[in-house]
Amino acid sequence: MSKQDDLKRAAAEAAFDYVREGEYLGVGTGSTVNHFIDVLAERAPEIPGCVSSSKATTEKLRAAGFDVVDLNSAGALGVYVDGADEANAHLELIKGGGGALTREKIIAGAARTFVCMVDASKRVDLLGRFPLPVEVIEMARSSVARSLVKLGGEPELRPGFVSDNGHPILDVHNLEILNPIEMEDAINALPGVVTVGLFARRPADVLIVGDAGGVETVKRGG
Ligand SMILES: O=C[C@H](O)[C@H](O)[C@H](O)COP(=O)(O)O
Repeated sequence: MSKQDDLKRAAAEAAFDYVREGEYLGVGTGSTVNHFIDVLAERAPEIPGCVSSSKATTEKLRAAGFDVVDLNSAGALGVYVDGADEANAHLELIKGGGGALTREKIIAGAARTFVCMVDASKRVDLLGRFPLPVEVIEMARSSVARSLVKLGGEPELRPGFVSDNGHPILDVHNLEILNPIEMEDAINALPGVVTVGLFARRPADVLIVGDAGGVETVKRGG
């Protein structure tokens, strides 16, 4: 395992403390989540099942022996555990590097507690160094891209990629995100945008950071 993988694994182990037995668990997508699923498989909590944010996660959860149910049948969701591409001090996030942003935002919005795991390299003062993913309806790809240029970004179509929902993604480079809530609202308002990977209206509640010196847990407003 690489050093970064060790930090992700450490964050994933700490995130396990938030799993509540007897409750459905929301599970995100990505390499950090894959470590978290390994931890789940090892510790085998008594949960009725999981709500998954992607086909890849569903496959891995099922292979580990967990039931995966639709969000509609899970009822009110307690905890959602996921990774992120960037996190600021307000626990606002950029997500979607793996293309799962839409289902991730839906599940995060439905959950009581959103636990986000990152390694220390992902903590930033200002969001936006990581290209901001925007999932769009195919026919709106060019018009949305022109609007994103007007907002100051440089959108680039993610080559050869289609989301689990069947849509392309624009990765927006060099966007100055001084006010994440305003930026999220502005991009969401563009016709044809399915989801923007800014999680400012629904930030994390808990950020678990794997660092060389150990694991730090930051709580929103705490
Ligand atoms: O679409 C993917 C998700 O938003 C991931 O949570 C994000 O890209 C972080 O992934 P990783 O844990 O692989 O760095």
